[in-house]
Amino acid sequence: MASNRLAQFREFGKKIVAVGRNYKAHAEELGNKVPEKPIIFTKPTTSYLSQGHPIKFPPGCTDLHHEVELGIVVGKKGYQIPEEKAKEYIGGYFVALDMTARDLQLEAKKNGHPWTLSKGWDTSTPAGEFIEKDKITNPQNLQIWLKVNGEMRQNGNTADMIFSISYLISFISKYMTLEEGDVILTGTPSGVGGLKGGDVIEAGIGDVSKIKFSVDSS
Ligand SMILES: CC(=O)CC(=O)C(=O)O
Ligand SMILES: [Mg+2]
Repeated sequence: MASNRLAQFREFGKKIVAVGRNYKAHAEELGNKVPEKPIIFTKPTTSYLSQGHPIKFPPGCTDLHHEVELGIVVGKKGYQIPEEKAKEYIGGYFVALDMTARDLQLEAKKNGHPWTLSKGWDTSTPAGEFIEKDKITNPQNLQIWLKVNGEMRQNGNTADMIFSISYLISFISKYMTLEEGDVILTGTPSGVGGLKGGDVIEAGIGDVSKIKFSVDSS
């Protein structure tokens, strides 16, 4: 993938595939069981937000949560990719927020309904710049952190993922073709929490890439 601009993966991106509860401490902090196989959901590409634009509360939400995640950008098309070949399909990385309307999600969970609206409204996937694959030697040993108004809220390491990036690529592609520009959000570490209008979120992967977004106060 030649360009390092966010626009590149938005343009090519066919889908955003996200993983839930991929860190034990996060599953436990919300009182959920640690999964035995990956929990997969999708988000629309209209949910992408680039820096300089505010995150909006979706209608009916009063409990908006931050979730910082390592995003994988798929570099080439593949179906039923063996785990040992999965790394060849990584095109690059980015810092992502899987913004979640926790109250809407809890209501959906209670009723056995999908999470789509609680995870997929416009502005629910703030994303940083594309990071070339070669800039990261070991994606399974990266600090992943998030601050709100300067206070550290999430501070994890991708070494603590329950399902590795290679396993996830192989697992997801058993069911659906992955295409160049698709992205995989690999789940959030513990420390998720509520936000209010005017809050400023900073997040990053070690010192490799950093993002900054504000929450709409109108
Ligand atoms: C409970 C969740 O919202 C799951 C999720 O998105 C995660 O990253 O974990
Ligand atoms: Mg998430």
